[in-house]
Amino acid sequence: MRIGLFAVGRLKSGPEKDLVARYLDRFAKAGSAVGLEFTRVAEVGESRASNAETRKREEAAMLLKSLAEGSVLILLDERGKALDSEAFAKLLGGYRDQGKRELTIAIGGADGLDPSLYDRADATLCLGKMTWPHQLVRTLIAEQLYRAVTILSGHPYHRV
Ligand SMILES: C[S@@+](CC[C@H](N)C(=O)[O-])C[C@H]1O[C@@H](n2cnc3c(N)ncnc32)[C@H](O)[C@@H]1O
Repeated sequence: MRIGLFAVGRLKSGPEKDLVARYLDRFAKAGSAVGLEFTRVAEVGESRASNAETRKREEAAMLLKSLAEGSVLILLDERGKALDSEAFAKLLGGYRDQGKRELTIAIGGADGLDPSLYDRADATLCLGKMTWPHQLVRTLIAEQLYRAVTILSGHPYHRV
């Protein structure tokens, strides 16, 4: 199963970008053993529309345009469901075992994600109840994707 990230907001050079690259690189190397492949980060700049509703609608349209047909869609939102790392790995492994070919994980911009996306989404997950900036969210989810691969492959990176 191919996994990609969709993110509103550009990630400038710096520690967050380095960390995202480090974990996605590890994911790419370890993923093939468990049938998971990382595709890309589809990054779009924030809409410049003057009102938040319009900005979110425009950003949602870009997400839907970049979404492969039939892709599983997971939204990241602080109001979403909290999973521990094993449950997240199980969720990914479950989609893979159902024969899903594509999975996209979406991160919103400063205004969050458009309400219309929640009906299309297969799951809405949180990374804790606190609100994180999109740069850190990318880092956190990249690490959790790598951790999920190590859990699915039985690699000792993940210890509880
Ligand atoms: C700065 S936050 C936007 C907050 C916005 N006020 C809202 O209501 O969603 C940018 C994006 O980071 C992600 N995000 C921030 N905190 C998160 C958390 N605790 N769990 C999951 N995703 C989070 C979400 O995708 C969010 O759209």
